[in-house]
Amino acid sequence: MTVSRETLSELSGVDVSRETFAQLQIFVDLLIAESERQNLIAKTSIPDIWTRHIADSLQLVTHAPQARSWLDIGSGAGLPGIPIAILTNVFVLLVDTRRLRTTFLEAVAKKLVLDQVSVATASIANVAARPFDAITARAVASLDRLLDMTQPFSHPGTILVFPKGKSAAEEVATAQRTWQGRFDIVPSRTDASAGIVVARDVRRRGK
Ligand SMILES: C[S@@+](CC[C@H](N)C(=O)[O-])C[C@H]1O[C@@H](n2cnc3c(N)ncnc32)[C@H](O)[C@@H]1O
Repeated sequence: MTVSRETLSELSGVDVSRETFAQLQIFVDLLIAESERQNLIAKTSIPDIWTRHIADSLQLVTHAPQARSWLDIGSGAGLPGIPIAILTNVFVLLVDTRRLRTTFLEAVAKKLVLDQVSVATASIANVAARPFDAITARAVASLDRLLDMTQPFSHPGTILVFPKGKSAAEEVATAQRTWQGRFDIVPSRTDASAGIVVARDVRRRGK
């Protein structure tokens, strides 16, 4: 179901301009069309695509509003990386191991003229290290594993923003056995029962 620009702004907590909304609409159309060809998002989530996928992605920007670069690990359908790129206009690197998915992401970036988006077909373990201001990953791995993956891409000010659903508190507790730093769990604006882990200054314990 389509939502208005005003509703999307309210749902996501960000100011969605007319131009951003138009770009997001094109992305939604491409995503729905591509979902006929490959398993990008759960078919059952399509009627709620604006809440479950678009607002869910946009809200992450409120946790790192100053970031000049984002890394999206396991971007899959471009979530949350493509909505973040459309909204912020800053450099976004989308990484996924699956060629079929990255081919779609490249086509989306081209169609929307997102010149500041790069796409890498690789496991994150094989991507050359470079620092990012913000790193995200949705539905990719446990928090503990994500923290390991993000180390080569972190600088002292990097903000990690991971939507974690209902398991957020448990995953933070497990990760804190190995990792130290500041871990906040912020309620998701699109799902009252879900938490977003926002982490800063993360280092392996003992380092
Ligand atoms: C469940 S999908 C989630 C996709 C998207 N983030 C979303 O929320 O719709 C997980 C994606 O992560 C990718 N992936 C898993 N491990 C990865 C790794 N080590 N490096 C890069 N991509 C990975 C998979 O290929 C898959 O596309």
